[in-house]
Amino acid sequence: MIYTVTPNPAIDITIYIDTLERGKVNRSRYFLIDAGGKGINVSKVIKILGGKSKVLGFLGKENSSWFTKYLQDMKLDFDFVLVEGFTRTNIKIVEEKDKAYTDLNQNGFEITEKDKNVLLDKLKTLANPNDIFVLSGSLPSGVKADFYVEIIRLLKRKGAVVIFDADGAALKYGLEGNPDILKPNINELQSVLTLNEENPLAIARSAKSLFQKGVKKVLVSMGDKGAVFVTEQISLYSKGIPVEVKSTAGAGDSMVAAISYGLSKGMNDEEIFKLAVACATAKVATEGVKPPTKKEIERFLKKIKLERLVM
Ligand SMILES: Nc1ncnc2c1ncn2[C@@H]1O[C@H](COP(=O)(O)OP(=O)(O)OP(=O)(O)O)[C@@H](O)[C@H]1O
Ligand SMILES: O=P(O)(O)OC[C@@]1(O)O[C@H](CO)[C@@H](O)[C@@H]1O
Repeated sequence: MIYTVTPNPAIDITIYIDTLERGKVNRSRYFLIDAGGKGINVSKVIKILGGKSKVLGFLGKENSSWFTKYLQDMKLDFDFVLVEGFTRTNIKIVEEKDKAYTDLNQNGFEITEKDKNVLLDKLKTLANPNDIFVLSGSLPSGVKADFYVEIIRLLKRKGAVVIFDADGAALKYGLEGNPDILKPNINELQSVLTLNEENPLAIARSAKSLFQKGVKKVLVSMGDKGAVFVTEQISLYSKGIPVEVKSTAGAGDSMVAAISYGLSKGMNDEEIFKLAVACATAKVATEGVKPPTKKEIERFLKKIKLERLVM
């Protein structure tokens, strides 16, 4: 079973505008609204791929009904810990003329010690050997930066496979829990490692140094420059696929969806990586924080050529 854990979900409002002018009244051309947060986006794409997952995490009581209806309409299975307050609203600004993509993300609700323990108990009850757990996104207020370490250790004791995608202090601390698979973007990788060059071979070498921490696979995404995937067996690079960008939000999450779905289906590293790049490219070509269609993913899958990196 695949579980996605989103401690800090978000209502994502994507605003389409020609050019944003600071300090002025700006009027959008149109906007889209989606239930988001990294793990939730992962579950959306797993569903499109034909897989099954369960959405876990915290959710604010005050605006939970809109959020859960969105997930029900998508036929996603969920089991949130409801907490006091509102789930945050994150603003994604797409400047169509300037091709600039800006995120304004809020902190989110405040978690109590009790909320935290309810989630930990739930994870303890659900986790079984070989289950796949995706831990993704920022941490809300009220939990310490090492919360992910606690979760990763608990899940690994249960024999589950942990895929981890976070940034800042949550990423630095989380690494201490020895997650199995990481999906940093290039900036996140640079925040935990010394990496002066940005060519695929240097990135692969640097990512491989994380194997000393017990990590077994690392997928480093580099926006339109593509991605590098290193595992104990192989190092691969894919160029970015030219695409008309509608929204970059959730591109990395689509890669995590492909990794977890691919693992659950016993795909090999090359198949997983190709699917990851196809899902991410198809997401970028999709508006708002909506999952791409299966047809789009299959269309891009045909265009991907992997390069083996000789270490
Ligand atoms: N402008 C783009 N053109 C083509 N492909 C893109 C573009 N932006 C992203 N991608 C694809 O999406 C993948 C993930 O993008 P990125 O590196 O921005 O992830 P991220 O920072 O984790 O994203 P997010 O946190 O918004 O989910 C890239 O490796 C690439 O395959
Ligand atoms: O603030 P975080 O938790 O780091 O990121 C949250 C977020 O930007 O991630 C998703 C895109 O990856 C969006 O659905 C959501 O708004």
